[in-house]
Amino acid sequence: MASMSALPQPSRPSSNPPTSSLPPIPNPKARKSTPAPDTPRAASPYQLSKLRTPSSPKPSLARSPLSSSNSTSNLSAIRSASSGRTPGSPDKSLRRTISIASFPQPPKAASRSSTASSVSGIPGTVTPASVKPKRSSRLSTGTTSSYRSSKTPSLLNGSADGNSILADPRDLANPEGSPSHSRSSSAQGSVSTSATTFEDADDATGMSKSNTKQKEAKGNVLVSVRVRPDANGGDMSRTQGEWSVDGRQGLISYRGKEGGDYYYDNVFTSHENNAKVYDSAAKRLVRRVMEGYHGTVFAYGMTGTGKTFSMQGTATSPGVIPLAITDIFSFIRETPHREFLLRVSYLEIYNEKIHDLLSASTNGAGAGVPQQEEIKLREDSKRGVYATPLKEEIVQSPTQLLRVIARGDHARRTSSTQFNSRSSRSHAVVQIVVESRERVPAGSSQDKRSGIAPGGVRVSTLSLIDLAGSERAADDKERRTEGAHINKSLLTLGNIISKLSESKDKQGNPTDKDGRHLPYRDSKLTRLLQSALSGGSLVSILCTVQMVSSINANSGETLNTLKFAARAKNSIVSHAKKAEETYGSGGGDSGSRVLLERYRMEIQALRGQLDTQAKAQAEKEMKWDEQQFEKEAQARHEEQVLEMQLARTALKERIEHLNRLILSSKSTGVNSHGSLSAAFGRLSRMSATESGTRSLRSSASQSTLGAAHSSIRPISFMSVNSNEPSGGMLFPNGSFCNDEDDDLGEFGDGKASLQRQVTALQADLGDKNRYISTLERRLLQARRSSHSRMSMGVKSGNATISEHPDVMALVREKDMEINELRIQLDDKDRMLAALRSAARHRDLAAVTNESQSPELNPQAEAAISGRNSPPGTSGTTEKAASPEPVLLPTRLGVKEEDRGKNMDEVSRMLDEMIQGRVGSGHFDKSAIGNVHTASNDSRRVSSSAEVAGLNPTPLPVDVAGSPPT
Ligand SMILES: Nc1ncnc2c1ncn2[C@@H]1O[C@H](COP(=O)(O)OP(=O)(O)OP(=O)(O)O)[C@@H](O)[C@H]1O
Repeated sequence: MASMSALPQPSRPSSNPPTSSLPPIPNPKARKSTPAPDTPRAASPYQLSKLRTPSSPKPSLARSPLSSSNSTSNLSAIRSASSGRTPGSPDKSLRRTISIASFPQPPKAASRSSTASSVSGIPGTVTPASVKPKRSSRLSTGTTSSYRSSKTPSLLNGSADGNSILADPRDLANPEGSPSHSRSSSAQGSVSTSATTFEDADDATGMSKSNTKQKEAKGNVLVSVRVRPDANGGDMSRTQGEWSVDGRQGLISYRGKEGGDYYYDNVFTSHENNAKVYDSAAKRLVRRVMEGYHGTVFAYGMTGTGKTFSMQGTATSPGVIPLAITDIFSFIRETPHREFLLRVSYLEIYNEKIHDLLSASTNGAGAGVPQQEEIKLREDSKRGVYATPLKEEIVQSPTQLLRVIARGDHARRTSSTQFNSRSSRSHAVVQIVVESRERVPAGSSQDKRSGIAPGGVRVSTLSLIDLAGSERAADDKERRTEGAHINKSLLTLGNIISKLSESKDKQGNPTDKDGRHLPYRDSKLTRLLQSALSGGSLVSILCTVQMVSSINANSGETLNTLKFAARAKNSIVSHAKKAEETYGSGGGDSGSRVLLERYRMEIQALRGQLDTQAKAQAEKEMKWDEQQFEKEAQARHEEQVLEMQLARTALKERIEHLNRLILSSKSTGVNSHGSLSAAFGRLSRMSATESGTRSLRSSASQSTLGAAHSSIRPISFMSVNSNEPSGGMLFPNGSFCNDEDDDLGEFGDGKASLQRQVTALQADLGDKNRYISTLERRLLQARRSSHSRMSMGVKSGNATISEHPDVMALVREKDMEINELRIQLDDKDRMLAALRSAARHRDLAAVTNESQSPELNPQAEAAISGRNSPPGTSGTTEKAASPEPVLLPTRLGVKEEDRGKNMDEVSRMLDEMIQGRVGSGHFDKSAIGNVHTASNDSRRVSSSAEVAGLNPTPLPVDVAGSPPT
């Protein structure tokens, strides 16, 4: 059996369809070959058939559809074809130079032509007078003749029961059986085809109802016999020795030993070309497959009789496979309401082993060497028997599909045998899986994004099988081994077919006469064909024979083939049903087989993944934003807390400092001259007048200030009413004494006044400490609430941004409060410094007076002694008894003026401090008695700066502004 060398071999496998014509294939013979037998080639009928017969018309380029092609490869192919080609036996070199593009493509426009007109021109079947047709034949309309056997109804010839398989409405709509798109045949057999071509005599004429029951009984197997041209180019449609062929009646008669008449659905004479064979034997089946039925076409016959020629054809006369491919895609184009997915696999059974021809690697010599991995056969309730693992390629165009098949064919094993120089040594199975589903209608309300159609996916399979030829024992050992396997599998096939009609078990399954099930497992071939043979699919069997004279020993083989065909026709009862639509979600292999559905689910899954990723990304970005915001807030908080801590530390140090001051004041005592009272009187006055200007302070701050004011207020009130300093008395140490202070009881008492003020300051400091703690707590609360608000904001989307200003405002408010506190602290510091300074001046003055002339100043002495004496004792009594101011001794007159100045200066400084003139600076320690402001010092330093000019021994100030302990 010749290989599919007619199909061009792609230079390199490609899954993408070519956009232009392919270059000619240099040598398609690069296959695994076995040594040619010594038999002279001329002895082969194949070789003989290469001779051009006088009647064979020369290829006409002008009339050939190929001539309209711009493809240079086509032209070269035609040139090659025109050089000594025998139509009946195409030249191998011609096959090599034909590109895939030269295969017929579906017509783009409707072109009615006289389909298979060449067939009609074939001389009519000569029926020997002695042989009577056993049935009435019907001629189809037009020039396309096709005979059907009323005894062998079939869906494929349109004669099957309409209940089991519905006829295509288009067929019914076109009873002429000659649609607008039809195949045209040229003289040399090049054709164009279209899926709309129908040459169904039964559709055209309508089957007689009397045949319906027979159709039901016989099912859907279509059996055709093709007679190969004589090796000498003789006309085999006529009587040839003991043989006679009647193509019109589908009759082959043999008048030799075991002779008889054999009727078939189709009998193709040697003049009928591949297009005719395809149209009559396979076209309808292919359409049925596209509609959802499983279909199997296989060629059976002795080696060299034209199985491969019929299945694969040549470049100028494409066979069943390329024509089926063309029709498949035409059907897809003509069925826009459905979407299709095609995938193809190609295997061979060689020496009872299955090989994947599409997975075959190519060795350096270019010969295809199938992979050694053995393919196993498995069975599935829905899918039937199938080979696995098998490579399936998804194809999107006829050219791509042809390329894939050509690639597999390249890897198929062929050898030269006695009868065929390129005999196929294996059974080759091309499987095209067709998936289809309803397309989503435009404007449909369903999910356009996923494209989910309401219906499920329909899966059907078209199996195109080129069997290896049966042969007699060969001389070569390898050929003998191959032949043994081939013959065994074909024998098993024959046995099964012959047993199919014999008996059935209770379930109706065919059994042999002993009740055993049919031996499908006896060979890989029958196992693979099990579904088809047992009626699971539509079947079309093409048997090829060669009529020879009785002298030729092949008569027996031809007879065997005819008997096989006849048995098959009578035995195989198909009950093929349209494949159910699958939804893919169902488990199991059948579900996973539905690629369309699987892809849809994959697309959905991928979309889901994309959505998830997008969400995750968005969340990530939001988290990142949140983290950034939190970081910023954290940084701000840390800053604030740090400032708070610093402020608190400073305050604590102040408190400690004040405490020490109070202790020292207590230990040293306070004089009764009221100098500090006067100073505080001034301070209080200023505070009272200034209070209105401190509007910037917060209410909380005001409250604490209020406490300070209230503690100071009595003093200031008294001071205002005392009209000092006119009524006051200056002490030699620069302090002054107001008489009215003494008159006013304990308020007039310097010690008591000082103690009150210190107590008030302490209370104020305590308040401020508490207030700072409160502020800290509030800050912490604000921080927590801002965090929670932020997290809530993350959940609620844009709310975060809108709430953010509140937090910022709160933080700003707290900042302001802290600043206010600092200002207050500064004020207190200054006041304390002034107090301390005044106290020291007073003490100093007292000590000086005591050391110089205590006797000259009895009042002073009394004052000093009174300071240490309990209230109501002599000091107070004496002072109260002395209405006039105490006159200082003359020798002290010079210093009195200075002391007065000092006191004035103290008062002035206190006033300035209170008025805030030194609010932003600090006192220069070096300028004793003068106040300088340092513009660039920090507030903290200034707040802790000592009133150095008022302090004879100023305390050093550290960076943090805290005085040394
Ligand atoms: N109908 C036909 N018209 C013209 N040539 C034919 C026809 N049938 C077969 N041939 C030629 O006969 C030769 C053998 O044909 P083919 O290889 O198809 O036989 P086969 O049955 O496949 O043999 P095998 O089983 O050994 O592979 C080929 O050269 C082919 O071109």
